Parts: sequence; C-alpha cells; structure tokens
Amino acid sequence: MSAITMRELTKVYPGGVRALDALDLEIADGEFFALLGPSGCGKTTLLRTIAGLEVASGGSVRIGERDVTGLPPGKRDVAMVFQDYALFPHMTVRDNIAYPLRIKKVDRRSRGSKTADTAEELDLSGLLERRPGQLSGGQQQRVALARAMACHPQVFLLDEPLSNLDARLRLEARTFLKRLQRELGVTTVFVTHDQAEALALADRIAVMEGGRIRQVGTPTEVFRRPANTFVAGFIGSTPMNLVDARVHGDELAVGRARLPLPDDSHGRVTDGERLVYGIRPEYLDYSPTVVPGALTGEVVVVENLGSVSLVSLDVPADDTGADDSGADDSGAGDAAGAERTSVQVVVPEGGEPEPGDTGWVVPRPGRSLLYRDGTLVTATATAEVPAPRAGTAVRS
Ligand SMILES: Nc1ncnc2c1ncn2[C@@H]1O[C@H](COP(=O)(O)OP(=O)(O)OP(=O)(O)O)[C@@H](O)[C@H]1O
Repeated sequence: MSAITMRELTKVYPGGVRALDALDLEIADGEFFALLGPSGCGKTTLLRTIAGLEVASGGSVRIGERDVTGLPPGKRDVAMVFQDYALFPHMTVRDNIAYPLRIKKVDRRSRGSKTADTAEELDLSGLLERRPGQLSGGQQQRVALARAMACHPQVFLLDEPLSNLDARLRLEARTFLKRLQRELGVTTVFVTHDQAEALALADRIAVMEGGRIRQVGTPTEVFRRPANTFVAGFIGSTPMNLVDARVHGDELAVGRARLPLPDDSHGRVTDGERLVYGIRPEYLDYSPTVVPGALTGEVVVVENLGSVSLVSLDVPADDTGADDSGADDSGAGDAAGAERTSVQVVVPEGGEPEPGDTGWVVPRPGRSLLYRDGTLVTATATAEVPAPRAGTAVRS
C-alpha cells in the first residue's frame, strides 16, 4: 500500500500530442481514486504512465517513498487490469491467476496456495479449471482482478474496469469492486469516462481536460461545488444550469428574475458585474403558481426519468434593457425575439407540468454558484460544503 505522487508529469507522444501537461497530483495511501474526463483528455495515458507502460517526457512519479519514473513496469509493484481484461484464452482460470506469480518465480507450492486463496476471495473457486471463453463477462472481470491481486501489489490500476459489462452486471460489479477495494485497502486508481461511475465508486475524483486536471475533490465536492464551468457541465447526470447573470445591488439579475446573491459571493463581486449563475436541476424547486421575483418561463419539454421528471423551461435571458429603456414592461422584448435560455429543473413524481404551462423555479438555499471567467467565485473552503446526507441527490 502506498501513496502516489506526480509532479509536473508530462507526456508528449511522437508527433507532438501533449497528452499530459505538467500535471501535479497526489493520491493518498489506500484511496479509491477516479480519473474522469472526456475522450482524449489523457486519462489512459496518465494510468499507463503510472504503470510504466508509457515513459514520461518530463516530471516524476513516486510510489510510496520510491521515485519510479525511470523504472520498467515489472519493478514498480503495481498491477493493471485492462479494459478487455487481457486474459490468456488458452490457459485455465487457475493458470491465468497464477501467471504473474510464475513470472515472479514464486515457488510452486506458494503459487498454488496464493492462487487458491485469491480465487476464494473473488468467488472463483468453482471455475478454476475453465478457460476464459467459458466464463461470463463478470466472471472474466473477476479473474482479471484476481490475477492482479495475487501478487499483492502496492497499487491497482484499472482501465475502464466496468465498461465491458452490460448495465445490470455493471451495477453488481460496481458494488463488488467497492467492497473489495475497501476490504483490501490497496491504493487504487481507475479510469472512467462515466461520471456516474466515478461519483458512485471513488473516494476522490480528478476531472481532466486536455492533459490537465481541472478539479480534484470528493464526489460531493465536485458535484455540489464544481470549481469551473467545465466541471459543472461534465459532472451530474443532467448538466448544471449555467445562465448569464448580473450583480444588481445585493441581488442577482438572472433574466428578469431577481435572486439573492449566493452567501459566499458577498464582498467578492461588484455591482453591475456580469457573471454566470450556476444551479443544478436537482436544486431547483418548480412551482405552477406565481413566485414573485423567481425565474419564470414556458415549459417546453418534460422528460420522464422514472421517479422524477426533468422539465425544461424557456426563460427570457436578456435583462439588458430592463433598467434603461423600460421596454420589457411593454412586452416588446418578447415580440422582438429577446434572447432566451433553457433552464432545467427536476420535478418529483406527481408534480409534473405539461408542455405549454408557465412555471416558476426557486433555488434551494445554499445551492447557487457564481462563475467569473469560468471559475467559481467562492471562499474556496470546502468546510463550507454542507455535509452529505444519506440518499443525497447524486443520481447514478
Ligand atoms: N500512442 C499514441 N501516439 C500518439 N498520440 C496518442 C497515443 N495515445 C494517445 N494519444 C493521444 O493522446 C491524447 C490522450 O489520449 P488518452 O488515450 O490518454 O485519452 P483518454 O482520456 O484515455 O481517452 P479515451 O477516453 O478516449 O480513452 C489523445 O489526443 C490521443 O489521441
């Protein structure tokens, strides 16, 4: 078990693609850590560079006390599980699990006992004589994990560990993986492009873009307080509402609505300043009746998500004329096709409106965020993040 520390880690592929750009990251001993981001952001390159399968172009990787930057994969004491599991098709499950022990020249007797123990732990004892082709996807995944575990490495590296499983098996495997990691307590880094998977599994998440890290935090932190609009748009099963706004005294003008300034923005914004107002659809309450000052608009789409619906409202976004010309009061702004923006709100079962209805949406206290030039305007202290409740609104 070990911490992993990366300093100014850079990887430039032949041809000039800068897949990792002077990246700094610390992963704690025993942590279950997710690398998350869109395709091409450098997740797999980072994992492979920790494993030693890619050679860093600059910077360093430390595992525990050791600088492993120049070491080959076999000398790093890490085990990697590949997306396609990379099992040997001609070998039995037993031989697949024992393979790395054989490479390490572990004697036959302890090889046998370690293989049996690991198989037992992963519920594979009854399958030891089968070949990979005779196993289900979930069983193959467990064999790949067993092969990685048999050597008791300091670090597990998992590349999209659940992506080859169908939706139901994936949920099962998720629970299994989380329990296993907790029991073993081995520092584990996994790559995923699925934000729901990262939120559900990880102790902490690094959200990456273009070879850099845009935010590192617990699932609660990245969900509730995305550090920038990139993370705000990427995390969450429905993206955060991000709407143009203007500071108006101690209020915020969003379209024609006047909202209270978020608590932690007091003293950090100036009157008249243009910012982006962010609020998650889960943290807005829908009202079919007038709420003075609230955001209001026409319901355009109602999507049924099971126990809740996602309601999209078309909200007038343009507040520029409101104070200066009084044109808004005449309704001329609408007729002239004033800018509109879409605001989404999660509505519980039974309260869904119909398309064409007029609705009002009210932010829950403490959930509104402000972004200046794409960066969160905040006091930054994570202590300000309310403690997560059981059954938090993070959906997966
Ligand atoms: N062997 C290579 N040679 C040249 N460029 C590469 C190589 N491997 C990856 N790249 C480039 O490096 C960047 C990062 O790729 P990487 O595979 O690390 O991204 P990723 O976040 O894992 O993406 P995905 O989710 O699609 O797997 C991409 O622009 C990719 O095209």
